[in-house]
Amino acid sequence: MENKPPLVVKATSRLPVSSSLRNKRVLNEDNLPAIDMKRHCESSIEEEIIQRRIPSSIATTRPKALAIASVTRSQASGRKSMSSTRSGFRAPSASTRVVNKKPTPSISVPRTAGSAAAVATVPGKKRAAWDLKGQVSDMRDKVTGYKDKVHLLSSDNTQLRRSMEEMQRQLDTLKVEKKELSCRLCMVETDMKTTQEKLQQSLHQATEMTSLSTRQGQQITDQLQKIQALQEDKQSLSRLLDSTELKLKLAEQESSHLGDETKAQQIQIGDLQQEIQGKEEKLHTQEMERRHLHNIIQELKGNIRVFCRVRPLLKSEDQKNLNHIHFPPQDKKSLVLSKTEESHIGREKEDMKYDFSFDHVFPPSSSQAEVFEEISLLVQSALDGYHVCIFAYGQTGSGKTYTMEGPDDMTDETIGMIPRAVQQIFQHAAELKSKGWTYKFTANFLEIYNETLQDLLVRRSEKNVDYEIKRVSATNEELHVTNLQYVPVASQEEVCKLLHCAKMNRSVAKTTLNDRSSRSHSIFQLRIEGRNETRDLKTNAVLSLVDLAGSERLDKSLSKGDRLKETQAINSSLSNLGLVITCLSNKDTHIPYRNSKLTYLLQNSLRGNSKMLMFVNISPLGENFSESLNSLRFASKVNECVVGTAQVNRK
Ligand SMILES: Nc1ncnc2c1ncn2[C@@H]1O[C@H](COP(=O)(O)OP(=O)(O)OP(=O)(O)O)[C@@H](O)[C@H]1O
Repeated sequence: MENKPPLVVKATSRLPVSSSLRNKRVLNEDNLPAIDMKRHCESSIEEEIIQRRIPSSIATTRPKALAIASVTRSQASGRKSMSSTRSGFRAPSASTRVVNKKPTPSISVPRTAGSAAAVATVPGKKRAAWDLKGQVSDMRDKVTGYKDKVHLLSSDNTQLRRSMEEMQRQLDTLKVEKKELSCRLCMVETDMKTTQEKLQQSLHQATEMTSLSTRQGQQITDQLQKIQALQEDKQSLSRLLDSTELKLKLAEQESSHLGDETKAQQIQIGDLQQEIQGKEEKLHTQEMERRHLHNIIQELKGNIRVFCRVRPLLKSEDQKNLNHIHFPPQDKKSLVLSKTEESHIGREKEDMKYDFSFDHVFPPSSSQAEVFEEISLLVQSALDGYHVCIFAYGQTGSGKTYTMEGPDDMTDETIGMIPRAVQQIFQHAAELKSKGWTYKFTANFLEIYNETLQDLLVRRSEKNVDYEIKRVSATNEELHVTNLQYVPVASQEEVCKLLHCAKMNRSVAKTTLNDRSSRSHSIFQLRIEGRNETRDLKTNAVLSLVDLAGSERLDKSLSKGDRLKETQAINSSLSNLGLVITCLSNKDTHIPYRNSKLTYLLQNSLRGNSKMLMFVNISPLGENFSESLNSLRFASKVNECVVGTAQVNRK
């Protein structure tokens, strides 16, 4: 862009002009010659320019003297300044241009005719009034200057317009560029925002990733520690494995060695098994033979056997009373009762002797073990499948309970036949297991008191039930008692508990003969069911161990009332027992089992196909002589009976 040329004020001619002429010129421009008109036109243009460029307010503020001086200096410099302007014109800077757009306050030019008046007032430089030529010449110079100036200004103006247009174009271009740049700026800002958001997200993600990374780092550390521990474990395990493999190899070697040995032993075992089988067969044959022989012996002895046992004197009893019982030496089967009695004539005294012979006679010194030894074979028969019945008969206080159960303060030596029989049965049953026999045992314990049955395994308060003896079925002769407790037992201890329970519940009545006299028949029964699976054999037998009630006579017991009734019932059942045995011996068609509960209950054990043993217990006291005699006589009758041949209950 080109610089705007500085404003130059044209001074009027220095020639003196008369006021009239000046007025004329001012007032009537139409009268001026053509040249003046031209000057006037130029002057008007100049003023126009000045008016446009210089605000009137500034012009009015300048002092006249300064204005004149300025004009004078301009006039003096005249063409020089113009030419310098023309030649030395420099393009001003942008800022200069902006400043120059405003009117320059340094020039003060009066409007219209003011300028001429100012020139006329300059002292000493006015041409003489007469010097018209000079004045014209000055005027011409002045006009020429103005023309140059006009020309110069118009060219400046043209340049400025061009510059302006150029500037406008540039401005437009810049605006377009600005718009584009704004658009780009907007896009960049949008991009920047998006990028910032992404950056925020990335930062957030980075934070999360960092924490995740930290956690994972911790996990990795933990895992590494675990791996290290596992590696250590692995190492120790591999060492263990190595040693185990070594051991395994050794064991395998040993195993193969043992395998050979095992094969040889298996062959040997096979041979031995065959041998065992042969021996088992032989053993079984022998066992069966033993049972057969045993039975023959029992038969030879008789199916009803009687053992007599005389109890010792008690500490409280008089020792003199032992003279009436004699035990023939070297004879374990005889017993003699002797008594000095008056003869039938009544003048002489006779020694009366009563000899008795039984299967065995046990003197007072006999121990429980010695007694049991004699009945153990009979007990064994129960395991072999024979019904076995063992009675204890005798007067009250003769030692029946002692023999069958033992004393109240029992010891291993003093335990009675029932616990010993149970002990033997369980022992033999265990031994027979190796021969293929298995056994099932069921126990019951009852008493017959005044011809009524009572369960000794149930407490008295629970005894309000009826017990009836019934056959199992019409085809089966086996008997059972309704409501009676049949307790499965598997050991001697279990049976002993039942015996103790029964002892507690047993009906005990005081009599004049014995403080603890039992007034009832007590019957312990053990049902023994044997089974041999391999040989398909079954046995079923009942071992009955009976402690009969006291057999004393009525007059001696001095029984009255209830006691009398008890005694009568007892004696009735005992005499009926004797009757049944006699009938069996006589092979009567009718056997009066039903006459008493005792014989009815024990009928299967009294028949010819079972084995029976009776203990006749005798008191050593002389005062009990007649009772002892009665008991021995009863026992002798029983002993004389040959009931029949026992048969095994085998299926
Ligand atoms: N062999 C014996 N050795 C030691 N004492 C015995 C023997 N036999 C019996 N006695 C004792 O004699 C007393 C009477 O015996 P036990 O009670 O057994 O007679 P019992 O015949 O059962 O009488 P009851 O018919 O009244 O029951 C008891 O004190 C008992 O301990």
